[in-house]
Amino acid sequence: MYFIGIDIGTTSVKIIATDETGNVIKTISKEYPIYFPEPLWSEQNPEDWWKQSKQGLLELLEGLDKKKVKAISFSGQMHGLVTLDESDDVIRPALLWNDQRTDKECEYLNKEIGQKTISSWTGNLALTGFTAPKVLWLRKHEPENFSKIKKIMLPKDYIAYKMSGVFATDVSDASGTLYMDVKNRKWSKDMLELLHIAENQLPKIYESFEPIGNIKSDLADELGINKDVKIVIGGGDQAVAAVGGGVVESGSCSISLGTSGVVFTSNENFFVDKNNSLHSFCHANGKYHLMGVTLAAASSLKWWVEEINKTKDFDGLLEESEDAKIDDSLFYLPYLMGERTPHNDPNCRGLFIGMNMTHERKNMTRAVLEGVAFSLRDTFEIMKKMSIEINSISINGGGSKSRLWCQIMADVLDVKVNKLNTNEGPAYGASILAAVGYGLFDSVEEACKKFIKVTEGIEPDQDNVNKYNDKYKKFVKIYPATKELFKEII
Ligand SMILES: Nc1ncnc2c1ncn2[C@@H]1O[C@H](COP(=O)(O)OP(=O)(O)O)[C@@H](O)[C@H]1O
Ligand SMILES: O=C(CO)[C@@H](O)[C@H](O)COP(=O)(O)O
Repeated sequence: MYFIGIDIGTTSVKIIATDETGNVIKTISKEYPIYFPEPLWSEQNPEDWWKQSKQGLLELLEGLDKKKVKAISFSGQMHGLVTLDESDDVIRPALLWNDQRTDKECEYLNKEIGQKTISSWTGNLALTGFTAPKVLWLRKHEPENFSKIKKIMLPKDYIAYKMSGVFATDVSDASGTLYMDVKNRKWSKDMLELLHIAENQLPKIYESFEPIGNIKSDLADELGINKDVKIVIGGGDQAVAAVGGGVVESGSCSISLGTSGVVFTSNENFFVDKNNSLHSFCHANGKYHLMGVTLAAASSLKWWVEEINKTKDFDGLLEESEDAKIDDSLFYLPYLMGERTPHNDPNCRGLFIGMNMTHERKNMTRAVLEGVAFSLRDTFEIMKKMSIEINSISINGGGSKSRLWCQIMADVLDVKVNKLNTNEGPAYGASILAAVGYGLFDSVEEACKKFIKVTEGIEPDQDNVNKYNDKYKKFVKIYPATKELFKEII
């Protein structure tokens, strides 16, 4: 039996086939472009996701016994606004999770409607990345496009729709729209009214492990797979990556080093802290979770390697930086796209600070890795204050291919970091959800026990932990010292 997981990431679609024991049979990755039409805007074409997903599926299935495919499920970058017209055509490029154009809309929601009200309706506050402020932006700035909308969906839901013809979403991804009542796992009527959208413009909400139907018959023929292959809805990439990392028991924790960086912890029950400092969302296992997000994690490294150093040689630059010592005078702040947790500030920007004549490229590369780790520590500290006890974490995402970065994470957070049998947490998690939806397991927890294997546990180095504790104390002073300046210079 084969189970396929498709992850609609920000840089690429990753597709995995696993067998019924969790062994990865084959993986395929296919990139697509991202557009920044204005400095704070971030868009992609949903058609590109679909074109590359379909091509990726064809390549994945080449040489495999296609008749063994039983179910397909999804993971996707969250919050993106995908709009379809009455002919099911995409109206405009999707506004992505790291698009920061909705500052004013968030101010309206948090200040005029009020944080208390928004939080009581949805469990969260308005953040620029979330979907509801994007809907408001579209209504105000592109009324013609807004009036054409027949369906509003999230990135992975578009692919599930293309493959099944069923207009569906799941609780974990829908949590990030800010028009869902997270606690009660249903759309928020108050938010829909405020946004001027009707429930029939939105998909039906399923649990992430539920099948929504079978693959479309003509697509099954094109791919050469059986027509009774089940389409299981899947979830938002962070919840699904957590499933792929076995983070399904209460209090367990994972870190994602994808385009964004995330610290994620699983909860039995719905919980919001009094400041709404973390995202409070539904998990893909039927429960809940909390997470904090730094917007430019592995994308900081990508920017440093590809845009600044004009190379694709990630491994070369990372290897060189292994030589660089921990230097408590050189810092990088990863706010290339503004920042979510803990600052919720679309106006801050990336910084290198503290350079002197002795610094070389290797020191700057190391500073980038450390800066992202410190930014994730910001969320970790919030979790500690909430008395969430974290003894080990599993790590996923493209950045976790770097052993050095994993060690820096262990040292900065002073916690054991577990590497798993795959770096492709979200796609792997999606294949687990496919197996659960197919009926191979009774629960996501049972599937995780069977599928997930820890391949390496990276212990923190106490000497480095002490150095990083001191360095972090300086790191947290830099944002407040530069915050006001950014309002003037950008
Ligand atoms: N060899 C490598 N070592 C560390 N990081 C890498 C390496 N190759 C690519 N990356 C990082 O992986 C990131 C992509 O990770 P991925 O989890 O696929 O992101 P997404 O799901 O957001 O598309 C890139 O931004 C890049 O910085
Ligand atoms: O906005 C969030 C989560 O709230 C991001 O995590 C996106 O879901 C994109 O994820 P990656 O492409 O970095 O995996």
